[in-house]
This record gives sequence, structure tokens and C-alpha cells, in this order.
Amino acid sequence: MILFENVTKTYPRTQRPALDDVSLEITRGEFVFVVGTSGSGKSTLLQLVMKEQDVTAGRILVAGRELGLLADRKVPALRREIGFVFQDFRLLPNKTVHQNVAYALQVLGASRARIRQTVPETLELVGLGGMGKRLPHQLSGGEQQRVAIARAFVNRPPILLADEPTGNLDPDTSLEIVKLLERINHTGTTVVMATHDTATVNAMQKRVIRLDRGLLVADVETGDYTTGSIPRVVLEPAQPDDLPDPLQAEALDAVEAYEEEEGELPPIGRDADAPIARPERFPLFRRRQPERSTTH
Ligand SMILES: Nc1ncnc2c1ncn2[C@@H]1O[C@H](COP(=O)(O)OP(=O)(O)OP(=O)(O)O)[C@@H](O)[C@H]1O
Repeated sequence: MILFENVTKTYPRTQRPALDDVSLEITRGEFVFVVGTSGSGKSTLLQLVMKEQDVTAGRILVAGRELGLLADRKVPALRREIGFVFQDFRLLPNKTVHQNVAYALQVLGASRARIRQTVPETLELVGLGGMGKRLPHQLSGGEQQRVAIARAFVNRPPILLADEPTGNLDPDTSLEIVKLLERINHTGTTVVMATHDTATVNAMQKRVIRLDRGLLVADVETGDYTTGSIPRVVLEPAQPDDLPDPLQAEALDAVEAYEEEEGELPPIGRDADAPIARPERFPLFRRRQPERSTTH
């Protein structure tokens, strides 16, 4: 669902990369914490998935699209597959809860009937049933974040990214919000949450990817914030027969996207001596099963 291959991101006029040779794979339906101190590269990682930033080196696949080959006009379609939740909620202050959530569907051209049905259902799901008429300032911080999550999830995106969604909330409310993200994850949506909220991460015992000054320093299947002695995710070439179905679908989508941009892939064997137009695109890589880590 999300694949980073040796991704480096260096912002203009900076010395050190914000992300440094990061490789990782997040498969469909996973719930993943991305942790690390301030400035470790968490937001950069999420922004790259949204294609709000472009890589300096390496490549990224998201929902079958290779982002480096994605034309600008296709970026909105990518973003429709991704819900995003921010630390500071970013609700429209003079719109009701219902209107804030409905807006996300209106911009996608949803019918009024669909909006009338889906918005209350989603508000119910996030625990705000009956609060549709309130304005954001009439809600607590936790409730406002629930509205933001409803807005991000109302069109049922396959991926939900959350950047420090509990950063403005007290510990109990934070846990409730993460439990809500877990509930959304159980509907099949892949959830990636960047945070430095140690207590919440420890309480959930999910997969934890830890960044330190742009380097991926740990990736554990279930663990605490500080768990992990695994130095770096290692990607190894996947055999075609070995690929799970979603990855095969991603590979096919990637070929389709490539062909739309660049024209048909040359048949095997033809122009064997010609320069390869698209080196290193295949094979796809997959995450090697990490060894169990030790807790320190
Ligand atoms: N637009 C930008 N231009 C230049 N440097 C940037 C930009 N955005 C981030 N950086 C730098 O990249 C590094 C990683 O920043 P990033 O925001 O990804 O970290 P973070 O882990 O999300 O931090 P925080 O928890 O404080 O949000 C930092 O050194 C930061 O100063």
C-alpha cells in the first residue's frame, strides 16, 4: 500500500537530509506509528506520501502509483485516496460539525442524498451522533479532533495519515482518539500516525517505525515507543509468484501509470542494446520479516 525504497529528502538550502535512505513497506490494513523526536522527519515522511513534497532520491509507491511518475493532474486523485488529520484540527470555525464533514464530500461532487446519509453515519462512528448542529467552538479539543477524523474518513479512503493528532490533547483524550483511529483501521483503512506521544504508543502495542535525525532506526511489529534493536528495514527483491495479490495489483497499476505517461513498455527482447529508459523500476521490493526485537 505504501512502499519507500531508499528514500532521501533534502530540503533546499539545508545540509542534512530530513529523511536519509529510508526503506519501508506498509501493507494494506496495517496500523503504524511513526515516532521520533522533533525534527526527526515524521512530517516529511507523511508529506511525501501525499506528494506534498518530492523525493530527492529513491522512489515511493502509494496505492499502486509510483509518485515520481505521477503527473500533476493525477495528484488530486491520489489525495482522494488519503485522509489526513492534523494536530490543530483545522476545522472551518463558522461552519457546523455537519457542514465541516459534508464539505469533504461536496468537493468530491457527492450527491445531496449521499451526503445526507453518510455524514450522520460517520459522525455516529466517531462518537459525535447528534452533535451535527454545533459549531467547533462549542466542542472540546477531543471532540474537535473527532470532527476532523470524520472529515478525513467520510469518503472511506483506503489510507488515513495523522500528523501528531493528539499533540493538543490531554493523555486520556489522546488515548480515546487513538482508539478511534484503531476502530477506523478495523474497517480496513491503513492508518499511519506520526507522534511523539510515548504513553499512547506504549498503550497500543502496534507496529512502530522510529526515525532519528532522518534515519530509520527501528521497525518493530508490535512494541513500545523505545522498543527495538533492529537497525534498519531491509528490502529484498520479491519473486513475482511470491507477491501477495495487492502488490501484484500495485505492480500492474504502476505499469499502467507508466505507460500512460511514457508510452508502451518495450516488449522483452526488442532493442536489447538500446539504453533502458526506466532503470530499476522493477522488481518490486518487499519488507523482509523483521526478527523479533528485544525490549529495553
Ligand atoms: N519546508 C522545509 N524546508 C526546510 N527544512 C525543512 C522543511 N520542513 C522540514 N524541514 C526540516 O527537516 C527536518 C525534519 O522535519 P520534520 O518536520 O519532518 O520533522 P518531525 O519529526 O515531523 O518534527 P516535529 O515533530 O517537530 O513536527 C527538520 O530538520 C526540519 O527543520
